[in-house]
Amino acid sequence: MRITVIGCGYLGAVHAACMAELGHEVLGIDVDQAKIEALSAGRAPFYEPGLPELLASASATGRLRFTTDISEAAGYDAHFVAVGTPQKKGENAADLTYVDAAVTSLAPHLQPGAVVIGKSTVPVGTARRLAGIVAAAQPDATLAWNPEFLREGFAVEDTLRPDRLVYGLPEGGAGDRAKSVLDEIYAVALANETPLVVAGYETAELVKVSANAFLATKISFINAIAEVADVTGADVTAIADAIGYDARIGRRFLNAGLGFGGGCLPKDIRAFQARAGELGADQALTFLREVDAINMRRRSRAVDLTRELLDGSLLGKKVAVLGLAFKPESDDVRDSPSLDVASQLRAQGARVIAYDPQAVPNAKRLHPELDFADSAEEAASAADAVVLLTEWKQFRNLDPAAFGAIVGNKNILDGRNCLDPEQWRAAGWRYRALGRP
Ligand SMILES: NC(=O)c1ccc[n+]([C@@H]2O[C@H](COP(=O)([O-])OP(=O)(O)OC[C@H]3O[C@@H](n4cnc5c(N)ncnc54)[C@H](O)[C@@H]3O)[C@@H](O)[C@H]2O)c1
Ligand SMILES: O=c1ccn([C@@H]2O[C@H](COP(=O)(O)OP(=O)(O)O[C@H]3O[C@H](CO)[C@@H](O)[C@H](O)[C@H]3O)[C@@H](O)[C@H]2O)c(=O)[nH]1
Repeated sequence: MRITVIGCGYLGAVHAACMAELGHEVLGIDVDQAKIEALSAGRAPFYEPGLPELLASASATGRLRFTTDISEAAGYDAHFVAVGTPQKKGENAADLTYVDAAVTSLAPHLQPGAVVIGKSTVPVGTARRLAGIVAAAQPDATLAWNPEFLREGFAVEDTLRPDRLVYGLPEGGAGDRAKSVLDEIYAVALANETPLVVAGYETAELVKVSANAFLATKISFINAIAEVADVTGADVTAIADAIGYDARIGRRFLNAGLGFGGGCLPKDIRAFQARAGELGADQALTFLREVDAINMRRRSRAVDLTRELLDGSLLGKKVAVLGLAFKPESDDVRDSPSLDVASQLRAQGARVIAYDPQAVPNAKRLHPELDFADSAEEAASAADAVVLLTEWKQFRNLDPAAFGAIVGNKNILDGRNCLDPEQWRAAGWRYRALGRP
């Protein structure tokens, strides 16, 4: 199949490389010249495990090419739309400018029989509206909605071996034709018995935002329990383990700590609420406001705990921040709880020295006022407190005795409940965590 992928960011670049890996002929298109130059040279424009290897193997086969020129999309059979849908400035709603621009610029180049496949996360109702733009430009083209569930850090694995596929299709023969194109694209996953849900546009759009709303709710649920654990001396990690043994609940996404961030969960739960409101279902999702509020309270709690560790004042204290990315195995700092806490600590008078294995360049662009180190040891040198905010493996594996010899004072905040409190206390550290004594 000849495929274009429009938008080569965290989602699109991985999707394009994986489609080429599956044997398709792929053209990646983006308006960002620097990104296209990097990808054309076989360089991943961001950190994602496995992506550099896929780009190298795709360039060897010649099946993957990149361009900034949308007119090169002419003659391709299927076009994935993977551009950003960020939160609008000062509002909860999603900004659809990029999706609209991508589909509008693609429309004149559609050949008869082409299928436009939406991957971006959009408010329900968007697909039906975009289908109108596609039909007006090329009556024999079809629009399908095929939401994506990849996780950053596992994006290649999730794309090559998805846990389910969802097709949102129009009614009638056009839907049948789009389904056979999608089936051909995903032939390998389907042969491996990946569950497939075929539905209408609105259902497919809602599957995506419902999944993210559920995940966000699960995290905020355990973080709410952590707040109660904090005032009772209970241990939220033991609570999560115990309730997680119940197969109806499950242990995954019950890691209490600094809460969720990134380019997806925060903006998606806000956009979902905004869209429900526009549709007259205002009451349905008011609980998501609480999910968001619980999540944001984790950040101020982390700042307060750091101040407590420093005997009530952050002023002039040297604080080593370990972790800036919104999660490990990613360089993404969009709505990163860790970067937010680092910046709040500085705003409240601490001398912050931050380190992250991958995210320093992105963090520096957003917060040039912070000081950055080249290693955890450099950040922690003579520090009054260490705050661990993103649970990279190298931080989880720190040796409390060796690390204790570097710092000024052995104070540590475990913002992700990822260290062994007993081991750190035994090495002489004052250990604090969110939701754990
Ligand atoms: N990042 C993820 O893990 C993930 C997973 C599933 C779904 N999504 C959804 O996928 C979409 C993209 O997310 P992302 O994280 O990849 O965003 P991103 O910002 O990393 O990438 C978006 C890309 O689209 C490009 N772009 C913007 N307008 C364009 C246009 N008119 N033509 C061509 N390219 C254009 C941008 O230059 C950028 O490179 C969002 O809707 C997001 O919610 C993301
Ligand atoms: O138990 C947990 C699990 C996650 N997190 C945090 O939640 C955020 C999101 O994590 P994760 O969902 O793993 O990362 P994303 O790459 O943002 O992936 C989510 O968002 C994507 C974009 O929509 C979807 O495709 C994925 O299915 C969905 O998991 C991160 O800040 C994590 O630190 C927790 O605090 N506790």
